[in-house]
Amino acid sequence: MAVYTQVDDAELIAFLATYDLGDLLSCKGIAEGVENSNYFLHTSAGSFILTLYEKRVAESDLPFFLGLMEHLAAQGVTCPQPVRNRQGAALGRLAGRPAVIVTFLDGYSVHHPEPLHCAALGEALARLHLAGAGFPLHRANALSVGAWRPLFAPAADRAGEVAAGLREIVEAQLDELEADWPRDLPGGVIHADLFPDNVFFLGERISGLIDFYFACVDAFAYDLAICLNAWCFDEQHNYAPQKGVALLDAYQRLRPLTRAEVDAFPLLARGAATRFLLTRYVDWLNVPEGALVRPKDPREYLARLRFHRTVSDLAGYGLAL
Ligand SMILES: Nc1ncnc2c1ncn2[C@@H]1O[C@H](COP(=O)(O)OP(=O)(O)O)[C@@H](O)[C@H]1O
Ligand SMILES: N[C@@H](CCOP(=O)(O)O)C(=O)O
Repeated sequence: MAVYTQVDDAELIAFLATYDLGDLLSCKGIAEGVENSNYFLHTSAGSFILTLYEKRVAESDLPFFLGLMEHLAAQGVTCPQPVRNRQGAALGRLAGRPAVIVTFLDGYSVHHPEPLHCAALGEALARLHLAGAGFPLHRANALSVGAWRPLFAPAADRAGEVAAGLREIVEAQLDELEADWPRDLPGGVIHADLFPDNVFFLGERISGLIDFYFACVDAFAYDLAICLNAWCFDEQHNYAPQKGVALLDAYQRLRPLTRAEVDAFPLLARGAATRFLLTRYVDWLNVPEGALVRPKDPREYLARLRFHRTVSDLAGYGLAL
């Protein structure tokens, strides 16, 4: 459960009194997520999500995230909408943290995605990339290649506690990624964390996307590589080509990859695996005392990284070249 910051009842009632959301009926910590503190908020006006932003979210980035959710919704992408208080502000403070109330989305996340879910995701991701055009704010990717070594270096000595060979593979990978990372691929607004828990389905259709708190401006194909890592491996962390092909084909029906993106894809996939391996590794070693959180296993991404190191082109992911 991700609740790092506990909210005191009296403080919550006072916070809620600044909104037109009626009376508090219940507020429960949410048993999912790892980044922020989230609560299901039920008031006499309906259901909402209360988020208190934690360590990885810079307060100065919140206008980008909140504005992006409004921009995307205006372009037809279903995502949570920030609720404004009586002063017209979406961003407030609660329990000493920046806090926002957003609308509740119906739907459920799929824990074991099948190819049909990957295809739906590919289409939704391409729509998201196209819908981001015209969003006026900019946020660089704070967790791109330049951030990975500084993340790993202070914790490198403990890598052996998590997996044999982890330190060696990460260090070799960082050398390659830093030398070869492409800088001029087509880009725009990307989600950057579109894992299955951030995509809601109703039946076979996507009902909405959540958790835009890593969104930034970066290469579109990198976002696709993140999704391939998160959606297209089986329970044993083996690559599942039917899922990968379903994702990549559905994406390309709306936004075909350029030659440069195709060529860079295996490297981007290694980069995406490295990025999640590293944040999981650091979080695994540093669970805050008293926090209700289930840290995610970094070894799942070590297995993915090992697979990507065997791939040199899209044929390695099952696509006909
Ligand atoms: N707008 C929303 N509507 C419905 N459920 C939500 C919404 N936002 C978050 N949730 C629930 O809260 C969980 C954690 O949210 P998430 O944004 O992924 O947290 P974190 O940023 O901590 O990873 C989600 O898995 C989902 O169950
Ligand atoms: N998706 C990341 C962790 C970020 O958590 P989320 O709940 O915001 O998706 C991972 O799996 O490592």
